[in-house]
Amino acid sequence: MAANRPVTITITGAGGQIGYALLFRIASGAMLGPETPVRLNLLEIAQGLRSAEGAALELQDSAFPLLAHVEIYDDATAAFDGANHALLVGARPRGPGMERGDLLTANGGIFGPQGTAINAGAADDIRVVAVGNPANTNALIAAAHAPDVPRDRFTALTRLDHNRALGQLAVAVDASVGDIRGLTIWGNHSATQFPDIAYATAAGEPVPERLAARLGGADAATRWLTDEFIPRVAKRGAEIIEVKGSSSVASAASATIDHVRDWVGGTPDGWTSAAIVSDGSYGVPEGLVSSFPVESVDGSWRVVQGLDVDDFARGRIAASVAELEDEREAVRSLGLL
Ligand SMILES: NC(=O)c1ccc[n+]([C@@H]2O[C@H](COP(=O)([O-])OP(=O)(O)OC[C@H]3O[C@@H](n4cnc5c(N)ncnc54)[C@H](O)[C@@H]3O)[C@@H](O)[C@H]2O)c1
Ligand SMILES: O=C(O)C[C@H](O)C(=O)O
Repeated sequence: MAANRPVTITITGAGGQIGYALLFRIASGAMLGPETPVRLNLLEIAQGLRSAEGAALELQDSAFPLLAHVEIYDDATAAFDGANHALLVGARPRGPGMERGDLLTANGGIFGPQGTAINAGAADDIRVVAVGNPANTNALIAAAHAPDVPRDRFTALTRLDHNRALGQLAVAVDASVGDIRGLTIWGNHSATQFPDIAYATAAGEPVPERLAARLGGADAATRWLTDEFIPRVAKRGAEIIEVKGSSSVASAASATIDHVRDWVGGTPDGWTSAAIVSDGSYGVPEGLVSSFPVESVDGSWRVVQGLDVDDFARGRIAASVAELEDEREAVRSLGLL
């Protein structure tokens, strides 16, 4: 029996692919737990409304005990009114041969008005995650339009990259994903991101040592990291598009659930990765939305401090941060910031 008051979750692009994969898991309790009823506000534009309506019918037919209410909106101000969570998914996906940054012009304009609507009427404890691409810079745009909402409530999804890295590492070191700790995605949700295993452990054993043992030495492990692991994780989105013909859906929804669940519920198993508004940690310019190693403490993301970052890592982080700065300049020049 649910014990808590219903929590309101606004999902943009709810009639799209990721929206469809998200709604049923949220309603089942996978995101906020078995004690928390949810009210779902589905925001769409005209062409997605029928699809959102169909999803709402199916939600009703699923008889989820935790689902308190579903409402469909085509107006952002109404959709975010009273929202405790905003999952900003609605945006165009990229196609084959495109980089996510190519979507800035098409999608950037969506996130300013949504930031304004969040500022106008969302609940005091609003937590926002941008999923629509380019996710980091879209979160930056939304935050810039919500001056009354604390910066630390705006985030972008890099948990999918984190989960992808876990999946690749688990195979490489023959471990279960659940036994791997201390992995970090730094920077942008793009091909420049830096999946960093320097502090990773598998069942308590340092991953760099385990890789060296399995691959025949430290040099071979370094080659595997630079030539296979890092590009495979960073370009996994493109690999999915090439193989499947469209961008990731269920894994993106699952990562979004993981992100919000850990943000609210904590990270007892150690740090994860999320793109948050930089406070200047690790030399990332203040205000950029960049991925860091993060723990959730009392419902807030905190950057894990004190990690030694070697020259190789520093260079990789700097390259991704430079791309974020370029994206910020691009949206400034488009008048979106
Ligand atoms: N950050 C990540 O890890 C990650 C992973 C996968 C996909 N994505 C991105 O998520 C986005 C959505 O992907 P999808 O596969 O669900 O796409 P989709 O085309 O299936 O769905 C997008 C939906 O958004 C709706 N929409 C467009 N503009 C809107 C607006 N202003 N307000 C509300 N809804 C709006 C569309 O009508 C559509 O129904 C894409 O930008 C994609 O690149 C991000
Ligand atoms: O790669 C894409 O365009 C979609 C998404 O960002 C992904 O990482 O799968």
